[in-house]
Amino acid sequence: QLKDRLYKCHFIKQSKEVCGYPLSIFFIVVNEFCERFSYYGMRAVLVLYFKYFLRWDDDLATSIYHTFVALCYLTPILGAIVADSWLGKFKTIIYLSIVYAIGQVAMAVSAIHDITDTDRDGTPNNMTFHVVLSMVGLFLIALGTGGIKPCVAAFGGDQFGDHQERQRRTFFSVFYLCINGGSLLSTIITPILRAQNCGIYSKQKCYSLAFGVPAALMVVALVVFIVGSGMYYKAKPEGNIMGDVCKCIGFAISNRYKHRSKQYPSREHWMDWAEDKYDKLLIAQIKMVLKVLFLYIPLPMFWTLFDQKGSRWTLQATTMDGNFGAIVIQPDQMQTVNPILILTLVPIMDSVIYPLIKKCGLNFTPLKRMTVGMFLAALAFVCAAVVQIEIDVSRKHLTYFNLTQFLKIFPFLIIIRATFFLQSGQLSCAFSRDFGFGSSYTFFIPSTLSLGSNCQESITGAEDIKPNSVHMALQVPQYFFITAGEVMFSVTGLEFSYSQAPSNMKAVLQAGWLLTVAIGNFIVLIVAEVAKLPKQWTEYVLFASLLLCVCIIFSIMAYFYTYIDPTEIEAKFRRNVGDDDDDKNDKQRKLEMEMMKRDLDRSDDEHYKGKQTKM
Ligand SMILES: CC(C)C[C@H](NC(=O)CN)C(=O)O
Repeated sequence: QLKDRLYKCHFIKQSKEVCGYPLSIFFIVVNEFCERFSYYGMRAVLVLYFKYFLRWDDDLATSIYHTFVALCYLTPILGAIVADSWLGKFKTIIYLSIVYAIGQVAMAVSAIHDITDTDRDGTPNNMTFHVVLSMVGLFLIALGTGGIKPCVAAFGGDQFGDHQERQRRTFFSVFYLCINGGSLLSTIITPILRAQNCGIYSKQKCYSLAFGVPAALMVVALVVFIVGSGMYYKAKPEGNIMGDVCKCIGFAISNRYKHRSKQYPSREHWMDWAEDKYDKLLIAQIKMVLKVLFLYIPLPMFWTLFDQKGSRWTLQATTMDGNFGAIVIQPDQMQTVNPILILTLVPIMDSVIYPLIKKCGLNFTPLKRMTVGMFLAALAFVCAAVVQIEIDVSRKHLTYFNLTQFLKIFPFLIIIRATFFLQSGQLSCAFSRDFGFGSSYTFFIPSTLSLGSNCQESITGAEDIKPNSVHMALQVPQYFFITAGEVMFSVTGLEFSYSQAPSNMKAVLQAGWLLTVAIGNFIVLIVAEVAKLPKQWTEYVLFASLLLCVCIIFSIMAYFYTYIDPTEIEAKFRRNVGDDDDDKNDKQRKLEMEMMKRDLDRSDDEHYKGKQTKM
């Protein structure tokens, strides 16, 4: 460890810097931007791909969507284990990025309807092919995106020396902004691509392009990361820390069980039963981690609500009017409101709101912020329920109108003007109609119609589905509350997990934090399946109430939590161990340090000489 630290100091001293930041982190930040573009771009159109391309119903689409998201946040544990105990972060990122890119390509191919459209009617004839290929694609993406998730941020952090703490903090903020910058751009672009018509034999909505561009961005992310290769500090794998933790906990439990009889004196903490075999420092570190993990128990409920932006809320938007005057917003584009608000709210919170609260003399601790974040998310779902009620009322009466009569009643809903051509041999006639957003019509063409004459008046239409009359702008309050909740909950939670974790278990706690996202997505599936509520708004109210209950439980748990300084605790343990065999170890350590410094100086000279000969 000492040798590694010396090597790192030496490496960082030698590496190129721009404005006090190692040049290598620019490649990492750009890589994250492209990777998040790829992930969120694909995710933005996913639920609509299930519904309109694979022809699944809303419930199945929602279930598979959340299973996928859950899988994306389960795999970080796998990535952390592989990186820490076997390949190291650099190689893990490279290999899993390749898997990820293959998955994105599979998704793009699965969305080409022409592949199986043998009768060329615009719909695939072998749906099984498309379903299987897209499921394989999603599995590879989940493995890739989740696997690299705990590695990329930590790998970025590794590039800074101990003296660059301020720069490291700025790096993490920029990193979070890059996540949301990538997500913002892709959530605008991929729905536009999806709305295009494309195809070889027949034109259909272009899901293949909407998945193809994220696939290309993932390849760009990989290339950018590889280009920076020579500049990175690559820490060696530290051994399977997760394995050590599990073994130590297992031993403590079995040892406690073996000594369950009253004749053995009890110990202060059940983990102390591991002292017979394991290092006191490791036990202290595990205790710190367990304390935080216990606090994590109620957290998945936040993600249960948060991640429904991409499923239920997008489906809700499909029943709303997206006409914003100058532009028409696609339902899946409404998700961009989240990253837009993140990019504005994070700086506002950090530089105005939090300092103001501090000035008022209030101690707005991380756990208090997280509690408020949960409350805001519950409020967002109350807003979603109110909007849903509005939509339900507006869509209650499915009536059949004469088109002209309908247009007289709802002239303000007209947004799309389409022209149809009827042709028979050389004769043709055209008629135009205006349509409301989300509406559906049947036209009656009289058998007596003579082509060549004006058919505008002769053709009548019946409205099958009324145009969406509730405006998508009404979703903005729910997006505002959920994003404000995210800033308070997620940004604070990330920081909290890092600050309360022992030095060698930062990655473990990051994986634990991401696990709460995975569990949250599984809860959506369970609640939606078990509750099976007939009205969507009641489901929103149910989720809001559940989060409110969890929020109360969390605030009680948080009240009893005492903040710790892991570095101080670790130093205390190291000092205690040091006191026992001080002299012998001190001499040994000094000797080792001297030898290593000499080694490094020598290798440095050789490296320098090598450069001179090459020149
Ligand atoms: C904390 C999320 C699970 C992770 C983060 N998402 C956002 O910032 C969305 N606004 C991400 O890494 O994607």
